[in-house]
Amino acid sequence: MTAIDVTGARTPEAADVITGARERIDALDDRIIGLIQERVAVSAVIQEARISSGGRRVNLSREMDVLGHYREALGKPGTALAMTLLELCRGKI
Ligand SMILES: O=C(O)C(=O)C[C@]1(C(=O)O)C=C[C@@H](O)C=C1
Repeated sequence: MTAIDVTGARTPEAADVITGARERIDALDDRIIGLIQERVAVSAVIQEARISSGGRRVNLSREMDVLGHYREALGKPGTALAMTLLELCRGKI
């Protein structure tokens, strides 16, 4: 397959732009995934400290703050993203 086929572009120039931008997106996605993995690890530290002190895994008032933070920054889809992040960090509730 040519670069044009793979990108859906109609000209070689557009295919070059898309190929370069996709490389940047792949690098950004790698960094985002790394940050998510770091968030999961930090969240686990919090949850373990709370549980071993006799508390519960989940803290809903803090989750409301996290959801609000993402919604303010990213709008309604930010809420969905934060819910997915919270599920990755503490499992399904
Ligand atoms: O901040 C906390 O108390 C956490 O446990 C972290 C965290 C999170 O990943 O943001 C995870 C579970 C809680 O329900 C609330 C928030």
